Amino acid sequence: MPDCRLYLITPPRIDLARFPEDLARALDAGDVACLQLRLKDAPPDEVRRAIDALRPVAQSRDVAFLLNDDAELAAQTGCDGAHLGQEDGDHARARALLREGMLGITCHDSRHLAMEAGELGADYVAFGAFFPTSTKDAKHHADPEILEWWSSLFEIPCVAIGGITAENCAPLVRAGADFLAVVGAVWNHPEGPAQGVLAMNAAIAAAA
Ligand SMILES: Cc1ncc(COP(=O)(O)OP(=O)(O)O)c(N)n1
Ligand SMILES: Cc1nc(C(=O)O)sc1CCOP(=O)(O)O
Ligand SMILES: [Mg+2]
Repeated sequence: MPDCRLYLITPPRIDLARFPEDLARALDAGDVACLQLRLKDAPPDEVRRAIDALRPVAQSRDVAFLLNDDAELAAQTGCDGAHLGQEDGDHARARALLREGMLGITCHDSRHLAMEAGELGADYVAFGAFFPTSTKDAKHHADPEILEWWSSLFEIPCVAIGGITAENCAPLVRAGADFLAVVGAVWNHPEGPAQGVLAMNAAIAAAA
């Protein structure tokens, strides 16, 4: 297995009547280290329903299930952890709430934010956006050099995110990314999400 692995994030909107099956097929297609549930505009009860439906799909396949934005809800609902941005509440409080659970923190293109995240006990730091993305209005641009710098100095894993595809990911793998986080490369793959997972796995293996 390559050192770098795929970190899958859900599409921004999902239909719970069919998405659990789509997700199962994608996860069964290849290697996925973790799944982040990211439903930015959904009300809390919808997020809870999505957690209930999707958490078992991921965890039964040994894929860690992380919740975006809300460490408290993650801790209450049996998620394996949470991913928080710089505006998603108090990171130290989240660290305490999650106990042994995983905490990932967005650090944009900032060495300073990444060192702060590491000091407070983040399980990974995330840098991005590395490429243009249509999934969100990314305000920061990161260069692969920050992955080289981080991985040469620190043991805490780093995640690369933002516009990553099978075609453009090689420099990020070579720069030391431990995980590549993607939305569009899998869910918008022209041959479907299972092929998207396989294409990312193959590209990571070829770059490593
Ligand atoms: C793995 C990973 N990295 C970065 C982000 C972005 O988090 P954030 O800056 O809080 O932005 P939103 O995702 O909340 O729009 C992420 N979700 N996952
Ligand atoms: C959720 C998210 N955060 C980013 C950041 O730069 O922090 S970029 C991004 C979108 C990732 O989706 P795609 O793989 O489709 O580009
Ligand atoms: Mg956030």
